[in-house]
Amino acid sequence: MNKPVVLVAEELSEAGLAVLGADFEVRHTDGADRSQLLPALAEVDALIVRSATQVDAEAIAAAPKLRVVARAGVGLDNVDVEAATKAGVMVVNAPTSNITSAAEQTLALILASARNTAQAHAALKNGEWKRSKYTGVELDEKVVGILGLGKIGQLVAQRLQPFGVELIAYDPYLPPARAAQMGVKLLSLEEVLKQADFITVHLPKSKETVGLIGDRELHQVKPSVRIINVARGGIVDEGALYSAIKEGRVAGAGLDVFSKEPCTDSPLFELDQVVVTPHLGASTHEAQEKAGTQVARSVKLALAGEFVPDAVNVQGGVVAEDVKPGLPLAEKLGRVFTALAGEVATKLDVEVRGEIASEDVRVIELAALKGVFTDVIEEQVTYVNAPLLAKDRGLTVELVTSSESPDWRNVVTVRGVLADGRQVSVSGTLSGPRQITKIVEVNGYEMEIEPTAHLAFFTYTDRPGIVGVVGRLLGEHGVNIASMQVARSTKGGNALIALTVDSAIPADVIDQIGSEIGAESGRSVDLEG
Ligand SMILES: NC(=O)c1ccc[n+]([C@@H]2O[C@H](COP(=O)([O-])OP(=O)(O)OC[C@H]3O[C@@H](n4cnc5c(N)ncnc54)[C@H](O)[C@@H]3O)[C@@H](O)[C@H]2O)c1
Ligand SMILES: O=C(O)[C@H](O)COP(=O)(O)O
Repeated sequence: MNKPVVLVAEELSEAGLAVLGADFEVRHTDGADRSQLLPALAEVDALIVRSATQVDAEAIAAAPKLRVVARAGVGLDNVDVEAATKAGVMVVNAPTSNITSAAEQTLALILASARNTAQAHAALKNGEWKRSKYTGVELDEKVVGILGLGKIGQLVAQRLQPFGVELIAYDPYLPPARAAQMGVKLLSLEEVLKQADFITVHLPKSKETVGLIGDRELHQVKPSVRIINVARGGIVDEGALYSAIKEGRVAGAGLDVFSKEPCTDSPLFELDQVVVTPHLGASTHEAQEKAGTQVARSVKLALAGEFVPDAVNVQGGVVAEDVKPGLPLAEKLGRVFTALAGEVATKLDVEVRGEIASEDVRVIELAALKGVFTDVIEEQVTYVNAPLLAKDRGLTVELVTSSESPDWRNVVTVRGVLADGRQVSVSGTLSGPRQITKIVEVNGYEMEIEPTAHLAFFTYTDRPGIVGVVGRLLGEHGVNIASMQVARSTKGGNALIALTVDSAIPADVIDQIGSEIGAESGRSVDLEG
């Protein structure tokens, strides 16, 4: 059996490679070189990148087997997440791996900009002993404006406090009370521009943020302001920044990122007031070890078909330990539901009852939805594209939760209405310390079925001899019955036979049984597939 192929398109730490271990065929390419990247994607199951590889729709289309794109870092502006989602490809990142390093690089550039460290260093190394030229400013009692008070912005705020600064910020998505807890005053962008002696950018690159600090904004700032960008190039318009510094409207800048990277010849580099570094915010051993190991673990989970907490295009949040066993159960129930229904429902309820319902169980709904489509959709169905498949088929899905449950067992139910109004339902339980799973209800009939590899269900009108026909025909075709349960609504009324068998039942045998017992429906489900 060939090992899954993992393509590493940018530098990944040894620790990250070690986590991948021998389970995969690890290949390497230069993600920044399209002529190398695109052909290298042909057989790839997982792609690991950083910020230099453009994982756009073209790259995703060049990777027909791709199941996960793993970004060994924070920013995802180089990944077309929408295109990946449409293709059923999970996108994961390492959201906290390098935030400390980025915050520290921010402090480094703030201080280097304030004290002209880099410029004085270069002059002295060039034999020039110049002091007054490199007179700088203190941070003490200065106002620092933070654009984007998220993970890194907050770490920067914490680290700046001992310098005796006043902290203000612009972040319309953060509650003022939260900012106040950190000793930061949330203001409008205009107010921050007007008041700040230092402006530091910690925003994601988005349609909203590109050019956020442009010519108009750089006419509103103090001429003594120093602008630091360790987030993404382009958020501060580089042409506008150049003009503002040339015209004395901005005192200086510290830049770690650029609108086009790699960047070796920007006009900004001519200016003595500008200190620059080549996107080093995450370039520490510690950050790269964390980023590498975190994404490698995510790749392993994703390729094992498991839910991945750091997935950015999968609903469901972080999965609590006691919820995890509900995922394979819900997926099996979804597959059994579709087998019983014989079509995709128009409306689906996924109900979770019991103690686990007090946790975030959205991912159980997702697992059930994945199961609903698994046996009826050609393409690979994943946690990523299952919601899109539902939307495309007009299937409305609702998650219903209740901590109440008979006999305190955790029960998952997949219940749906079909186009002709028929109702179909199947429930399963997680019970005992090992959370054993059982199917306990099918279309309202109480059952006790091990969700083993091969199941079959027949609905028919209750009358003598049916069990014998089913047993005879399966026996004639060498299919051994592991368990058989019969249930009926009333004597002579609707009835259900549920079977677990040791091997898959051929479709023609299902049809033969259905015709001999005059079944209303006969379906088999092979859960191993
Ligand atoms: N230079 C580097 O090596 C390096 C390292 C890590 C991260 N980064 C960059 O830093 C960015 C921020 O990282 P983070 O982990 O702090 O992200 P985050 O998501 O935790 O924080 C981003 C903050 O920006 C705010 N925000 C989003 N859009 C906004 C807008 N239009 N106006 C104002 N505020 C807005 C959000 O509310 C959030 O609080 C990343 O997206 C990445 O691009 C760079
Ligand atoms: O968004 C990030 O994580 C940083 O910009 C780091 O990017 P890198 O992994 O290319 O250093």
